[in-house]
Amino acid sequence: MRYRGSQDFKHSQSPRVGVLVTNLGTPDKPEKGALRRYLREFLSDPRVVEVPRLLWLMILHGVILNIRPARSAAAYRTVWTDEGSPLLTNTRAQAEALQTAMTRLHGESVIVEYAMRYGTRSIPEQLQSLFEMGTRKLLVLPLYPQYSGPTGGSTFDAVAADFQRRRWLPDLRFVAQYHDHPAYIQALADSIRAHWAEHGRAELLLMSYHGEPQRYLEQGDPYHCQCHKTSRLLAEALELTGDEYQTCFQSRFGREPWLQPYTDATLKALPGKGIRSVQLICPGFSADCLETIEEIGVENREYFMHAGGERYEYIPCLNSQQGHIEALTQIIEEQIQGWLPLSQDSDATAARARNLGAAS
Ligand SMILES: C=CC1=C(C)c2cc3[nH]c(cc4nc(cc5[nH]c(cc1n2)c(C)c5CCC(=O)O)C(CCC(=O)O)=C4C)c(C)c3C=C
Ligand SMILES: [Fe+2]
Ligand SMILES: [Fe+2]
Repeated sequence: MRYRGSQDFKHSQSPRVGVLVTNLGTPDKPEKGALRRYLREFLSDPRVVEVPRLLWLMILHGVILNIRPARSAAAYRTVWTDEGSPLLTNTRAQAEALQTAMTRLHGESVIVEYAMRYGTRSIPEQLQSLFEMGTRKLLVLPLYPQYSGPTGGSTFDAVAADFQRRRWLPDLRFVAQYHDHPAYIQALADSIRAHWAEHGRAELLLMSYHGEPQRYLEQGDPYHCQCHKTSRLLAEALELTGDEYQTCFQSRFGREPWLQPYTDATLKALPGKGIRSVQLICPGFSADCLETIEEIGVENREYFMHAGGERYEYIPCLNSQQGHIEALTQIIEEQIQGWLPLSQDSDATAARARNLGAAS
């Protein structure tokens, strides 16, 4: 084991609370080579694909990395903007808005950075930067409302792997999930109500979440249950009856069964059941990305319209909307409250505590 030495914390910096918000990661360019690098790192993570290692590496390198990069690159090109991949630009905007909120509340005491689990802007790189800016107390907030092994679990692994190389660890808090946090549910409900105020209501509100293999649920992953709880709480906040909303799962990858019902199959079947107008929201994605903009915004719209649907509206992710930033600020505040105000010099505090003890 090689531990890093004195560059862990800058002793000269005044101590701060560091907040690291993270998301999945995205390719650097919508091109085959960049997709290959990104998918190789992502799909090699044993938290993401739980298949015996040797077998999986053969499939990954023999088949998937030869076929998927070109196909995925073409899909990414349809959502790419002048600033880059939407997942990256949306996450950056969230981090900037959160920094503004933290500065308003705590001055210079709290710094916010953002990192990606895979690809550019890695977790170790941003942790290093937070430590160099004086972080002694660290809050990690993966921007996945529902916990799953492939997302929150994998993010924790990356933080832990970085810590294994450090001598001096900060105090650490990790938000594994906020799927039922009242402020998050309210932000989602407000966004839907705002959409209704402008466009009116459809017959059905479809809540679509990223899927994962059914097997993970059977082995104890709480993701499926947390998605359903988010849906139920959101429906309650909107006063929807059971037939006015439905939960479904998108973005299936590979051949084994994933969480069901599948979003695409659901949309193909709805017109046949007499439902011709739907609104979709993705309460498991904090930021719009390929999987929402292209898969929900374009691909699934076509399935629904071809099956006889008449009206299809995608309600965007909360991204850096004010209500979302307020909800995330509240989640952060609940975690860091006991850490503030920070003492400028913890040795001095300890000495003061000793003196107080001696005086009494
Ligand atoms: C291979 C298995 C996959 C699992 C398990 C998985 C879980 C999972 N993913 C998200 C969130 C996102 N996934 C995104 C893209 C994406 N996901 C997979 C595969 C699995 N995801 C692939 C192969 C891809 C790449 C895109 C493609 O080639 O089609 C994204 C978007 C990234 C972007 O750059 O826009 C997000 C976000 C969650 C929440 C989740 C857990 C249940
Ligand atoms: Fe995914
Ligand atoms: Fe997809």
